[in-house]
Amino acid sequence: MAFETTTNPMRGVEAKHGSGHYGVFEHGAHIWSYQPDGQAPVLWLSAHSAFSDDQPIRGGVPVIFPWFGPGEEGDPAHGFVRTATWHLQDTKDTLERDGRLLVEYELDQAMTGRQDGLPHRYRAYLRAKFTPEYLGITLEINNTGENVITFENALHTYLAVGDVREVTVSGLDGATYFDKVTGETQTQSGDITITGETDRVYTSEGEVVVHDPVLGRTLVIAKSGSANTVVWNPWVDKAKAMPDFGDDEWTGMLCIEAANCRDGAITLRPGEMHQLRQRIALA
Ligand SMILES: O=P(O)(O)OC[C@H]1O[C@@H](O)[C@H](O)[C@@H](O)[C@@H]1O
Repeated sequence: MAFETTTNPMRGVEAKHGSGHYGVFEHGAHIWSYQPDGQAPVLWLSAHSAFSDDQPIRGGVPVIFPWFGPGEEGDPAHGFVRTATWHLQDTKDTLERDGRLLVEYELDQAMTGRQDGLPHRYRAYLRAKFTPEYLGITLEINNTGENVITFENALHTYLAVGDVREVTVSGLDGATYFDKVTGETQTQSGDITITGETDRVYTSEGEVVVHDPVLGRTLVIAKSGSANTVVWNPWVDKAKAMPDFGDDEWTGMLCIEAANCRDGAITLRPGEMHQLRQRIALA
């Protein structure tokens, strides 16, 4: 079966492959569904997410650029591209043959207008490669202007987990991290377990493995072009404080984000390009 262009709840590209499902919205070039054939959904999507042009989607893979968090300019949090309407550049559909679908979106300053937080020309390109074995995501930023630009970015991936309190995350042992909850810099010792609000920016370029005993699966999160891995779960109080996040939904998700933020911000001279990639695979 070929992919479809859909409009409900937002315009985008959607496909079924066996019992699997793939989906991207043009709003934010937002990958919101990756479910390989025969598997449970790999990406988490809040049942309380707004599907509105002026709000980000809660779940899936928000594209964060050109700043991470509040940024120097304040609003909007995590940059302006996750609520921008991207342009569908291309698709390559080999679903019938091998269960694969490639979807490419682009965005540039002509589409978003001159923004205070990034008053220079840029082109952003997002490629989602859906396969039965993995989801591959590439975010490419080109400096198409005449000024040096410095930015932060991230693929803010929300993973679906059986119960976050039972999950262990390996691959970050020995890495230093900035703990956004306490404001302290720490060094990770051993695997990560989630026992409270967790909001950490690790300095790490390596692969992370999420062991999920409740769903009985292991997810391998590989990446390149990324100096930081962000691990985020809001836990009880923060979940309650977010209108687009169900009070009890925090147990079913964990963000493992491929990022370049804080000291890891990227600087591009005119004509230069940066590629951030993340691959989420079932082990
Ligand atoms: O609510 P938002 O803007 O989508 O952000 C969610 C979270 O995103 C994480 O990446 C940040 O580290 C957290 O501090 C933040 O709370």
